[in-house]
Amino acid sequence: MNAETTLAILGASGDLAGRLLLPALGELLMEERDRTVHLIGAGSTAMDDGAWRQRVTDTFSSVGAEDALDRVTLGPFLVIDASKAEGIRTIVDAASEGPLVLYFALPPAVTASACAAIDPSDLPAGTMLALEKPFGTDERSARELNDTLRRLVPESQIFRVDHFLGRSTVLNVIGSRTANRIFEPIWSHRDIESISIRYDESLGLEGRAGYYDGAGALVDMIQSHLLQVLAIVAMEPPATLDEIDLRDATAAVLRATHIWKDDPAASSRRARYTAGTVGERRMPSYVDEPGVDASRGTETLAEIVCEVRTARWAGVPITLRSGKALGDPAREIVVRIKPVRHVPTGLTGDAPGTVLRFSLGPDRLAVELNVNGGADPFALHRAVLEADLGLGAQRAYAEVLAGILDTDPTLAVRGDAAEQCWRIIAPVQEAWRRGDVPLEEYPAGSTGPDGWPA
Ligand SMILES: O=C1O[C@H](COP(=O)(O)O)[C@@H](O)[C@H](O)[C@H]1O
Repeated sequence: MNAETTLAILGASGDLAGRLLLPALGELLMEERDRTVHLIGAGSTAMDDGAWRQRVTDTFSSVGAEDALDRVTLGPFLVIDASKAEGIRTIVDAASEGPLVLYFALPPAVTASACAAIDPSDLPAGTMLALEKPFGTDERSARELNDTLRRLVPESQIFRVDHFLGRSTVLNVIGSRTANRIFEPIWSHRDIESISIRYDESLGLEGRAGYYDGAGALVDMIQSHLLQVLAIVAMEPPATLDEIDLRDATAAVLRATHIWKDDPAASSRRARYTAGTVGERRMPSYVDEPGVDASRGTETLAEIVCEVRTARWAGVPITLRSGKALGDPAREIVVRIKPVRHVPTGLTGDAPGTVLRFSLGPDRLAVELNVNGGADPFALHRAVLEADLGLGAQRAYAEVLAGILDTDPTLAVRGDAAEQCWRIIAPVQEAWRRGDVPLEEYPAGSTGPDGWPA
């Protein structure tokens, strides 16, 4: 664990800092009682020190982390212009001894111009840069952003934050698939029929039109989080879980990932929600949400099918799907194993393939398999073995934040991987732009458009 780190949050008065980052810091400090942090807020509009203190206190209280406040040395809230080199200088001057983290909790375009404005000689040795997704807007801009960042600090000090990499269930895939002799030898096209990674949400836009309407489900969830999950599920088992081995393995599998049959029109679907009811909640049509520009045709549900073109995986469809305002939302990684080739004559009933279901909230692992017994002792039935894995989604951010404060980028997205994720989805974006894939509709609260399997 690093000695007292200065965590400077740019955009400290914004939504991301209040909703995710500060609560995650509170949770982390509650769990790791030896850890202390010097916290600096920065933003473009003034906040007096009392209001800044109150914001930190309130967010810590909201996650039951009041006791952690005494491990935060609260620095000032600095009013800066992040697009000028002086902005960062002001922060550096206010930082204490010890490592400095500049956490850009800002819209991506603002982060990119803030990073471009930094004079590298202003950064103390060891400075870490943490950025929120999306990293660029396409492969080229991601490469440019990476060049900008690497001009400032080495790759090992750049943290492209993806909180899905801190989710306990995503990390649990590594142990489940590599540390069990029943799964490790079958983890390939020989035994696995298909994989599906799905993250459906009942939440709608929640006032985020400014960002989401320009992103849509494909970029917001698939380009970023779900491709990272795919990389963990499909990577070659690394020799170690250190930052080099793990990130080499995930980057290699992303390099081999392509849209199924190179046919984005047949291998992708998109849709957006119309008015409906999710649980008790009445939701307007996506296009009637405040701030939405209907002419953009933004999708709120996206699905793509990929293939990892390696000896291990070629021929296995891997479906990634995510959407908003869905009823009965499934959030899971489903690995379908092929059925056995022959069941002894005398056993009755179907013997579908075994299914592993890693559920991403609540965090559970379920193995669905065939057993026989009951009134007819030779009748096959489905049985489910379940295990609770859970620490929950909020802990995911804390896990990623711990890595940043400890200068350990293992759970951060490496620059080349971020570029690959844009490369993978580019053919789908082009096909959608050309109008090759219709934008379907589904009522909020349903499980998606008619004809899409639930
Ligand atoms: O990054 C994002 O993730 C959330 C889903 O993750 P969760 O851990 O909050 O469930 C998604 O709602 C949001 O649109 C996306 O930007």
